[in-house]
Amino acid sequence: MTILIDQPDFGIEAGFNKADDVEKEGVLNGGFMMPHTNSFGHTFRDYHVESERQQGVENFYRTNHIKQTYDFVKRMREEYGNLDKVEMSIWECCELLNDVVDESDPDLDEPQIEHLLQTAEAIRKDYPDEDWLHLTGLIHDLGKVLLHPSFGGLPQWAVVGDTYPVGCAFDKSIVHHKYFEENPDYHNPAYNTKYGVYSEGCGLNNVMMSWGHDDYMYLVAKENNTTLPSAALFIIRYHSFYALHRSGSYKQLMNGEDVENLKWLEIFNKYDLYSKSKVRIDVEKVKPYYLSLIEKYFPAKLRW
Ligand SMILES: O[C@H]1[C@H](O)[C@@H](O)[C@H](O)[C@@H](O)[C@H]1O
Ligand SMILES: [Fe+2]
Ligand SMILES: [Fe+2]
Repeated sequence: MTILIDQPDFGIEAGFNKADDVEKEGVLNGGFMMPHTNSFGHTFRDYHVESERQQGVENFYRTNHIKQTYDFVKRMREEYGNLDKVEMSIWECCELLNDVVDESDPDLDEPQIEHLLQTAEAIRKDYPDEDWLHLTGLIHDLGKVLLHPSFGGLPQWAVVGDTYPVGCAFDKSIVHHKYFEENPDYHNPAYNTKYGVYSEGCGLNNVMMSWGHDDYMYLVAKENNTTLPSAALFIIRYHSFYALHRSGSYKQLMNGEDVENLKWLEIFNKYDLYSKSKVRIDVEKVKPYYLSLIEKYFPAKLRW
């Protein structure tokens, strides 16, 4: 499915610096205020700032980069692809997520449901007619439920953080790249070249991504026959793939459909990242709207 869109010109990366458009709180983009700093007073996604929280984030990436191997991802896809762990609705999963903490995120320490609603509501304000994109905002991080004890309580390094392909060379643009040197695949000639086990233009659908909440939630949505458009599934599946959507690495693996879908992911990412704040959403107030979207695009109960 091809969706034609007008690409809004997003300030920060587009080198936007017109003095009268830059408010002291941030960069105004359409109706959406992109703040300069996160709620800890640092710039967003600064992985090198000195802080206690950052030390934890770096430790997280060290373990993640050492343990995410091609074989590991294959095993996880087999184990979780069966969707035989739990039966529950989308909203029940949103509520379960409140029990989990994401240790990889330098910008957020609010309960996860706040992040889901902040993302969805920020999109809703700027794209009132794209209800599928509001729902995508709400569900994009639900795969973090893999951390929950009822799913076997997977460790953080196997659930959260940025994602990247395995089976080919780890790109330098990946956060804390140096820790890949201790990953066995780094030294394996089958997996450490530009294309590795893939070929030019093979399509991201044929690429194995490091295992985590993106790929898992993509599987859950697809296997439970969601009627969301393919752009929504693409956003869910690759929203943590910053090496692609922020740095432009790995483009050689994309096909034509990926190129189209990437436009929506680039839009989505601004809301996912810059809506992280201390401003709480009134859950009870917006709940009926999101329940109606869930009913439109998903069955009442899903297999997880
Ligand atoms: O720490 C964050 C967090 O885990 C997000 O959910 C993920 O999508 C981002 O890529 C990652 O940087
Ligand atoms: Fe995420
Ligand atoms: Fe998110």
